[in-house]
Amino acid sequence: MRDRRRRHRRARHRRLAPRGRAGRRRRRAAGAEGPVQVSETPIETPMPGEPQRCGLVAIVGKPNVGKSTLLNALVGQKISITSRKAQTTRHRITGIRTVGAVQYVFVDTPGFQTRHSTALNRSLNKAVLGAVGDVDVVLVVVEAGKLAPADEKVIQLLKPGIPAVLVANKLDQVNRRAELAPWLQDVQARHAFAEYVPMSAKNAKDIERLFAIVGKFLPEQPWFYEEDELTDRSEKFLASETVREKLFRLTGEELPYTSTVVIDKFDEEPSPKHGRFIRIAATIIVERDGHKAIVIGDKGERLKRIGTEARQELEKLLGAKVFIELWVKVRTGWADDEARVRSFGYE
Ligand SMILES: Nc1nc2c(ncn2[C@@H]2O[C@H](COP(=O)(O)OP(=O)(O)OP(=O)(O)O)[C@@H](O)[C@H]2O)c(=O)[nH]1
Repeated sequence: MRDRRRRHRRARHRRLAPRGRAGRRRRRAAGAEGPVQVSETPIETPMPGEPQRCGLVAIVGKPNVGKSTLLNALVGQKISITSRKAQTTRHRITGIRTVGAVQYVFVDTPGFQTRHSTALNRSLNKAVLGAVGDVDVVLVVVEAGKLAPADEKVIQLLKPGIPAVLVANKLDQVNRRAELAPWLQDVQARHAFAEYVPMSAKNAKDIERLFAIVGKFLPEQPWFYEEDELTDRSEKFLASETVREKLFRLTGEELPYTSTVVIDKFDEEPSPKHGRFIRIAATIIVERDGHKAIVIGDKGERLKRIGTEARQELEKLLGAKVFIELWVKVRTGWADDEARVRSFGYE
C-alpha cells in the first residue's frame, strides 16, 4: 500500500512533464495543458493484491448522440459541455475515473463532421481521427434504433486491432422496445463490434454496467494519474468551456455553432477572505453583428446572465471566488480561416 502511494506521489511530480510511453500517450490524447483536480468523488478501493489496470477509452459518434453526456456520467462530474445544439464539443477532453483497480482515461471527441469542409471542421475531424488510432478501446455512440449514414462514416474510421464497443444510447427514448432486437441483429450482421450495449447515458445502472464491460479491454499496467484526478485539462480551459456552454444554452437555436470563447485573462489573486480568488476576462467571438446583438440581449440582459451562470458554476467547480468579465467581438469568417482557428486554440 505504502509502495503504491509512493509511486503515486512520484506520478504527481511527473504530471507536468510526464516521461516514457505512458506520458507520451497521455500528452497525445489530452493536449498539452496543465493538470487540475476539480472535485472529490467517492472512489472504490481495489481488492488487495488486484493488479492495476489502466487504458485510454475514446468516445466517438456523430454530433448530438450524447457523447458528452456519457463522458460526464462516466467521470461523475461535468467535464465536457453538453447542450441540445449539435457540435458543441470542440476539443478532445480527457476525463479520468478510477474504479477499484481499474483507471479509465476517457477521450471525448467532437462530433465527426461530414457536411461542410471549413477549416474548423477539418480541425474537428483531425481530432476524431487522432483519438481512435491511439487508444485501448473505442466507444462508438449511436442513438438506439437508428444507424444513419453519418454513423456509418464514423464506424469506417475504426482501426482494425482496436476493440470497439457499440453504445446504443438514448434507450429511454425508444418507445417500442420490441423493435430494438431486430435492429441490433441487423447492426450485428453489418458490423463486428466487440460488444453491443443498448443503454441510456442518463441511467446510473447502465453506466455501472458499461464500466464493467469497458474495464475488460484495459491492459494491466500502472495507473497514469492519481486515483482522485478527474481531468488533466487546465482550469483556464474549463473556464472557457463553461462560458461556451452557458452561451449556447442561453441563446438556443439563435446562435450558429461557429461562435467561440477565448479566455484573455485567468489570474489567481491572493485573498485572505475567500482563500482562492480568480479573475477571468473572456471574449465571445461571433460571426456577425446580428449574432453579437443576440448574445448581448435586451439592455445587456443575456450577456449578464451568461456571466452570472458561468461564474456560479465555476465557483463550485474550482472551489474559488470568481469574477468574470465578458466581451463580445465580431470576427467574420473565422471558422474558415486556418490561422484564426489555430489562434483560438484549435489544433
Ligand atoms: N433522453 C436522453 N437524452 C440524452 C441521452 N444522452 C444524451 N441525451 C441528450 O442528447 C443531447 C445531446 O447530448 P450531448 O452529450 O451534448 O451530445 P454530443 O454527442 O456530445 O454532441 P456534440 O457535442 O454535438 O458532438 C442533450 O440534450 C442530452 O441531454 C439519453 O441517454 N437519453
